Amino acid sequence: MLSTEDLEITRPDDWHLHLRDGPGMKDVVQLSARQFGRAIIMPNLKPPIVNTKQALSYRERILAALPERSQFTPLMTLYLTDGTTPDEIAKAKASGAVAACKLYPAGATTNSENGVTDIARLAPVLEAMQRANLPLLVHGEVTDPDVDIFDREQGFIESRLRAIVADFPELRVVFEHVTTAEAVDFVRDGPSTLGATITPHHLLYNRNAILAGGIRPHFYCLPVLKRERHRQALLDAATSGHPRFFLGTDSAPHPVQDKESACGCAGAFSAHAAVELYAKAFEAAGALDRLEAFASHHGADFYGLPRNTDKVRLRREVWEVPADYPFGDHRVVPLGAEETLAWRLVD
Ligand SMILES: NC(=O)N[C@@H](CC(=O)O)C(=O)O
Ligand SMILES: [Zn+2]
Ligand SMILES: [Zn+2]
Repeated sequence: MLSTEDLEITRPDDWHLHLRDGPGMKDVVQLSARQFGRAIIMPNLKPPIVNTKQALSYRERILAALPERSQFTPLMTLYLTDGTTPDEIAKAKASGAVAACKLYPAGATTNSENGVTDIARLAPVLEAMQRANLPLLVHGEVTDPDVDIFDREQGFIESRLRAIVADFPELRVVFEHVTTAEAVDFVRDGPSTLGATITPHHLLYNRNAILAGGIRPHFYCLPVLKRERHRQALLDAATSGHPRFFLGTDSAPHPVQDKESACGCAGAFSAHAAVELYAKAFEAAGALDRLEAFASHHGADFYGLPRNTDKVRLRREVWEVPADYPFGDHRVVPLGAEETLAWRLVD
């Protein structure tokens, strides 16, 4: 029964997701598969997914880890390195299973050590991607140790991204997990080939969540949470109805002991309640009626894929997010652990 308090939307997709590999994958993929029709699967494994052969075998492992009868479709990506060739791009395209390639500036984030050291030298690869109509997904932060951690995204726009977008006018580019007002403006003012994903944590929290009243490592991710004015700009963009902003959770599970450490790693896990978390952000902005377009239409349209045809239902029901979830031999602490949510996905 559809109660008046229910919210039914076209099944959403997650355009930025980390599933990892090995025993933990089964635990996290089922949480995403409950909610999403498709997801762009990030390639930053150890070692990274750098060619089509690896992408196809990773895809098989994901499919094997899915619950029976799941319709969830993983859309695979390649991790660009200094050694990626135009030939590998052509192979990826021909496979039909690779939906995009990911640019990690070397050293910018978790498992990015094998990333690109000199973007200028990537030109032949970007040309091949443009020819093949394969989107470029970008972790947009500079890695220069002299640049303040809070300014690294803004620095990347001016020193790198503006030129990439200008030099490859037919290459679709997704500025992943945007975190600043400057990134929002850049995308909004940019061409139709430029899109952006926005995470639930950057919509719900500012940097106080990490640092005020004690250090909270589960809110530490990259790009790091910014000031409140940036959160407001992201919320405005997500709820504006602008078609080039879309859902990408960046759900990035790490074992609890790797986060609660003297050198804790970056990544926030949100697959346990992604749609509910976005609903919370949209409701707080008085824009629940805009959730469906952001979560279920804009990403598919940008990628040139059909929108999902089935629906998911959210019920107004207060529930408490568990303190942790199983993650292979470990536990993972979810975003908003032990806080309450007002919306719950109905199975
Ligand atoms: N976002 C993060 O803080 N971490 C991601 C990598 C990434 O998306 O940058 C991860 O793989 O853990
Ligand atoms: Zn990233
Ligand atoms: Zn990510």
